[in-house]
Formats: sequence, structure tokens, C-alpha cells
Amino acid sequence: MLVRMDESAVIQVERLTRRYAGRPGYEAVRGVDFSVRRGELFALLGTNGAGKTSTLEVLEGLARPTSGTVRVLGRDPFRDRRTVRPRIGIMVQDRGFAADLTVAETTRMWTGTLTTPRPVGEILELVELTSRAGVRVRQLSGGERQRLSLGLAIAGHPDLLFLDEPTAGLDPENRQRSWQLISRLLSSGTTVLLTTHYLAEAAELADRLAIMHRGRIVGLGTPAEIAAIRPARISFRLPTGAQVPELPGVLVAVNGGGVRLDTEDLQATLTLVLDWARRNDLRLEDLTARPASLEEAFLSIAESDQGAVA
Ligand SMILES: Nc1ncnc2c1ncn2[C@@H]1O[C@H](COP(=O)(O)OP(=O)(O)OP(=O)(O)O)[C@@H](O)[C@H]1O
Repeated sequence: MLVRMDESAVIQVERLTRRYAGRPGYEAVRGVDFSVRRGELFALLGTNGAGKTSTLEVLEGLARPTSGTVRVLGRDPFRDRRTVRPRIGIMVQDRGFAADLTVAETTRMWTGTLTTPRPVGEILELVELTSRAGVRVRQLSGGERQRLSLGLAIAGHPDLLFLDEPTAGLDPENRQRSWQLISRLLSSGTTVLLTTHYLAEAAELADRLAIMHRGRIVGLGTPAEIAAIRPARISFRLPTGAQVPELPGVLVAVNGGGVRLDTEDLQATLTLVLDWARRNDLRLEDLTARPASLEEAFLSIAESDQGAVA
């Protein structure tokens, strides 16, 4: 079969399926299509067991697709592994560092396996580990270990970086720090494929994302496009004696003194609400207006078995 590939895509996946030998009749990946453009950060999200790792392993050249076509940097990542592997960086969660080596020794050992590595000092500076160069890996904090892992992944100037749960288990401060590092890498032109369970991470970093559920992509778009499948929300406290006005197409919930309005058109509904308050000289305490979050959209997609955005 002739498959037309987009030459500008760094990753292109068409009708990918994956089955495991030990599970006859079961498809972990069930016909997945997406592409990742040069210089973008694409996040792959999903419920547990959705098929993210099974997809990632094919993209990284570690496994062969059961069917479908995958191109990474224009090549077949499994068959042309020798050509593709030097151009990609892979950050894994548990790299299994040798605990007794120092940060600098670990980095030097890794760069020794690469053809055109960055200098060790530059790597440590990029991931903010210069001051920890002489420290044994066993003494690093979780955040520092993750940064070391990121450092090794970018050591070979990769055109494409795979980040698998790069901030798993980190506290909010270290997570922020990792996000800043990743943003800096992006601005230098690296293309990134990220998997994460932190929706805030995807919302913060991703240009586009795909949500996988039971082996399929059930949502694909920018974080804002995905979030927009759920209504936006306005809430406020209802002033004593006031009645919520007629608001076409808006779902109204009044609970005690609290009012919640779900709307597809946040600006139009907010205008009506503010107009009503002004005309009636009402002060709306605790007024908030916000679009749906990626998390709300994710939950609603995961709960239904149907894709909402494609
Ligand atoms: N080696 C294997 N042999 C058999 N089944 C497997 C194997 N690896 C994964 N699976 C199954 O394939 C399905 C998809 O798993 P996968 O690890 O790709 O999902 P995931 O989206 O990465 O999940 P999680 O977020 O929980 O890590 C699951 O049902 C899993 O049990």
C-alpha cells in the first residue's frame, strides 16, 4: 500500500497497531495516526494502560509495529535504527545509574559512547548540575537525578527528544525548574515528544497533544482546543433577593447562595451577566470566569468511550 508521508514531519505515525505475542487477540495500540512537526512539543497523554509506552517503544526503534507505518526523522526507526538512534535523545525515568560514580563520571562515561557529544561541562551547565559534578549519584535528590537523566538525553545534540514522564515524583518547585529547562531546549529548535500524567505539565509545555484511551487516540489538538470540548464556567454568589436572569443556552446551577453557569460562549454569557448586575446595581461576590481546564476535558474523554476531538 502506498502511504503519503509529510516530509516536514519529524514523527509520522499512520494506522499504527501493536499486539503482544503473549496476549492473542488483544491490541494494545489500535490504529493510531498523528504527526509531530519540527520544533514543536507534542504530548502523549492517556489513561493507565492506554498504549502510550507501546507507541513510544515503536517510535524509539525498540519494537516493530504489528501493522501501520512509522517514520522518525524520515526513516523507519526499527530498520534504520543505526541512522536514527544517534539523532534522538531518550530520557527514561529510571536509567539505572551506577550509584558510586559521580555526576561528572557518569556523564563522561555516557558521552564516551556518542559520536559528537556536547562537552561534559556544557551538559552539566544546561541541566544546572555544575555544582554537583563531584557528588556521587547515590547522594543526588530525586530532582537532580531526573536532571542528570535529561542531561544524558541531550548529550548528543538530538534533533528529537523523547521525554517519558520527565517530572514524575518531583515536588512543584523542581517540576517548574524542569519545565524551564525543557522550554529552553525547545527554543533552541529541538523537537520533543513528551509523555506525562501531569495535565498541568502538558497544558504548560505542549504545542499540541494527543489523548490515548484503550489503544486509540480520542483527542488531538492544542491544549486550548482540547479543553474547549468542555463548557467554560462562570460562578458567583447570588446577592440576597436577586434572581438569576434568563441566559440562552446556559446551564444554570444554584446551590445555596452560589451560582454556577456552564456556557459554550464565555464572553457572550459573561457580558450578559455583567450587564444584568450593572442594571440591577448588584455586587457579585466571588465572581470567577474561566475556560474548562485540560484536566476536565481529559476526564470527560476518559469517562466516555468515544473520542470527542479528532
Ligand atoms: N510486554 C507486554 N506483553 C503483554 N502486554 C503488554 C506488554 N506491555 C504492555 N502490555 C499491555 O498493553 C497495554 C498498553 O500498555 P502501555 O504500557 O503501552 O500503556 P501506557 O499508556 O504506557 O500505560 P501507563 O500510563 O499505565 O504506563 C496494557 O494493557 C498493557 O498491560
